Amino acid sequence: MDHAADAHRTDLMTITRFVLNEQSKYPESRGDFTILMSHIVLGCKFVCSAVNKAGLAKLIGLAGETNVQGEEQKKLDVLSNEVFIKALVSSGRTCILVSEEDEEALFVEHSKSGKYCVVFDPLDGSSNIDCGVSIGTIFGIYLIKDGVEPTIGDVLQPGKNMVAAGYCMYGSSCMLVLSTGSGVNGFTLDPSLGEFILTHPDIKIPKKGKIYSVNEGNAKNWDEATAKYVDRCKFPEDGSAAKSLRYVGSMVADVHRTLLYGGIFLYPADKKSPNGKLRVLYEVFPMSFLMEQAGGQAFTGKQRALDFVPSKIHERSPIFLGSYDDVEEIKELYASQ
Ligand SMILES: O=P(O)(O)OC[C@H]1O[C@](O)(COP(=O)(O)O)[C@@H](O)[C@@H]1O
Ligand SMILES: [Mg+2]
Ligand SMILES: [Mg+2]
Repeated sequence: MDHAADAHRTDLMTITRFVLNEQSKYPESRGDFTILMSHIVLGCKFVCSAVNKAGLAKLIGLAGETNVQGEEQKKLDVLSNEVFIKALVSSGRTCILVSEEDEEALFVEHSKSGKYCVVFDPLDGSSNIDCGVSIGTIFGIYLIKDGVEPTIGDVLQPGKNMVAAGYCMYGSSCMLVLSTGSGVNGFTLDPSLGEFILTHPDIKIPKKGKIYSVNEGNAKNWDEATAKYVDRCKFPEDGSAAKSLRYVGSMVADVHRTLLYGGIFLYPADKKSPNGKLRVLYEVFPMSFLMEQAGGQAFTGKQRALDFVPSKIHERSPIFLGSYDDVEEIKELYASQ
């Protein structure tokens, strides 16, 4: 790092400064959310560092491989889960944690308990780990009522009740995208500083996009509305240009591209999976929250995604999210079905 050339950068908007600025808008705030976020950020940096070394796992003894001493190492998704659980519990600001990796919700012991519930997918897109393709962490945050013992009902709430949501993408750069309910902001990790810097302020998704993103391998099992919509993407009835297909197979990467470039991401129901594949609490809700905050829409095939009320922590739902006009079109198809 050229310290002289970089000296002027000390006034950059780091994520810590950003969250502190947000906090200053609420004079009654005691900084609990800021502390919670700093622990989430630490977890993201830790997982980013492990992901960056994943290809070297065999040589240096990292996640999912047997190291040179012949010891079994933890898989990256198991490791990421432990990283976030430790970071969240040690923040002293959480009371319930729901992770994709754990069957049951974790109730934080009283001495370390706080008022936030965090639902998270510690490593999303895990099938892409071994080929070095973008993966991520997704999180959503609920707040319990003051002075009331937390119960599982505090997380079985519609996504619109989240106080914040975000994801961190471990891609060609490491990006953390966050909404606290007043817009969406993107921060890129500067590896030499070890800080997330605000690089994408106030992200707005284009009103209409040129890309659709779906696993077309499931097409034979789709319902009529999804099949018709995807057909229209390829052969638009109004004579406009066909949309391009992009599908990474990591929700974080597919949603990130959709957010920045516009278009639509679909994981519909099909005959084999009547509720789709993606999990409501820690995949569908956080991404739907971000989409709406960026000016887009998110729809389950039946209703606004953020109005859905989950009845169990690992519940699944079909999801269609992205640019306002593109989602509007599929809503119309479902309404006429
Ligand atoms: O392989 P498919 O069926 O297209 O599913 C892809 C979807 O599955 C997921 O990988 C599920 O996430 P996990 O890796 O956290 O289980 C999403 O990231 C992605 O959108
Ligand atoms: Mg996932
Ligand atoms: Mg996962």
